[in-house]
Parts: sequence; C-alpha cells; structure tokens
Amino acid sequence: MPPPDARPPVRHPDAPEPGTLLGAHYDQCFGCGHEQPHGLRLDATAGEGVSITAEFTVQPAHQGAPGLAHGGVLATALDETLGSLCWLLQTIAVTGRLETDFVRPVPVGTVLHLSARCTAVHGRKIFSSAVGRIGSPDGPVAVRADALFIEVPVAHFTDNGRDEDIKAVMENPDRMKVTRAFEVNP
Ligand SMILES: CCCCC/C=C\C/C=C\C/C=C\C/C=C\CCCC(=O)SCCNC(=O)CCNC(=O)[C@H](O)C(C)(C)COP(=O)(O)OP(=O)(O)OC[C@H]1O[C@@H](n2cnc3c(N)ncnc32)[C@H](O)[C@@H]1OP(=O)(O)O
Repeated sequence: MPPPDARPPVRHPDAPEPGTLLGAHYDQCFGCGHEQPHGLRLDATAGEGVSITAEFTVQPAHQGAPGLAHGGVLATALDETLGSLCWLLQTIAVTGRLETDFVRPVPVGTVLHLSARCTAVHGRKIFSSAVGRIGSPDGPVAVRADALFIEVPVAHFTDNGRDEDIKAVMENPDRMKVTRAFEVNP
C-alpha cells in the first residue's frame, strides 16, 4: 500500500496521447516483442491519465493445464501491462513486487483484455493495479494484480544485462524503442 504521504501520479507532458498504440519497448521482450517467437506479443494502448489498456490472445504455447493458460503467463501479461504505465510517467522502472489474484481459468484462444492504472508515486516507488477480463473489456474478471515498480537508472540494465544483448541494442537502438524515447545514451 502507498504510504500516506504518497502523491497522485502525474501524466508526463510528453506522454503519448490517449489512444496511441505504444508498440514494443524492446523487440525481444517476452511480453511485447514482435521479434520474440515465444512471447505474448501484447499490444498496449495509452489511456487517459496514467492508465493503459492492452490485449493478449492466449496461444497453445501458453498452456499450463490442458487448454488453459499458465498462471505465470497471465502474471506476465499483467506485469507487462503495468510496466507500460512507465511510458506515461516517462520513468524507467522495474517490477519490485507483483501480487496476483487468479479469479477464473482462462482458456486457450481467449482474448484477455487488460487495463492498468497508476495509483500513487512515492519517491522512486510507483504503485499500480491491473485487471484482466475475458473476451471483452466488460467481460468477467479473470486476473487482478497490485504492483510496486521501482525507478532505476539505465545502469540497472547496462551493468546487469548479458553483454551480447546490451551490445546488440547499442548497435541498433531501433531494437529498443525506449532508448529513442528517453534518449538513452549509456
Ligand atoms: C543498452 C541500453 C539499455 C537501456 C535500457 C533503458 C531502459 C529500459 C527500459 C525498459 C525496460 C524496463 C522494464 C522492463 C519492461 C517490462 C517488463 C515488465 C517489468 C519487469 O518485469 S522488470 C523485471 C523484473 N524485475 C526485476 O528484475 C527487478 C529486480 N530487483 C532489483 O533490481 C532491485 O531489487 C530493485 C531495483 C527493484 C530495488 O533495488 P534498489 O537497490 O534500487 O532499491 P532498494 O532495495 O533500496 O528499494 C527502494 C525502495 O523500494 C522498496 N522495495 C524494493 N523492493 C521491494 C519489494 N519487493 N517489496 C516492497 N518494497 C520494495 C524498498 O524497501 C525501498 O523502500 P524505502 O525507500 O522506503 O526504504
């Protein structure tokens, strides 16, 4: 829970307009990357204020039980949608905590409609919540999450990421949309 002196989130003046399809932040991202054959290929759209909507279609490769989505995959979809809120805050942050409720089973072939909103900011801490609904934006709730993201410097990635992947991004910054958006020059 945010502390009492947390402030409401502020949409950055340079945030993409509501309705903008955000696109992948990194082409190899398991959550959103379109060059990632094993991933979720989740498409997120900027909403009003500090909110995001996203869609993800559960594929056969995402099964846990026969014909049903794996819970970890659903948690990833929530995590990715929540992470997209950082575009609207224009902040680089990573997930510190993700608390997930699995409310209904999600069959393969389902379009999961996700929505996320930032609830508060306190120093480097970003508090947010998300919900995933089955079949339509008004469909039954299947999953919910509350998250704490922590703002980090670019060195979080350059110091810890595998060298060959960091090098590949630096050689072709277009592979990582965020390096352009935040004019990252590590
Ligand atoms: C070549 C160029 C590359 C450029 C890259 C540029 C940008 C990248 C952009 C985008 C990519 C970003 C994210 C990826 C996108 C989407 C994927 C979805 C998001 C994810 O999937 S991302 C992966 C999973 N994620 C991690 O891989 C994090 C691993 N982790 C750590 O790296 C550290 O753990 C860290 C940094 C989180 C904190 O470490 P730290 O040392 O910086 O800070 P510290 O520990 O002091 O915490 C500060 C305050 O947060 C509180 N706090 C911390 N953790 C807490 C917890 N769990 N519960 C409750 N409170 C917590 C403390 O209690 C303290 O609170 P207080 O200030 O009140 O004392």
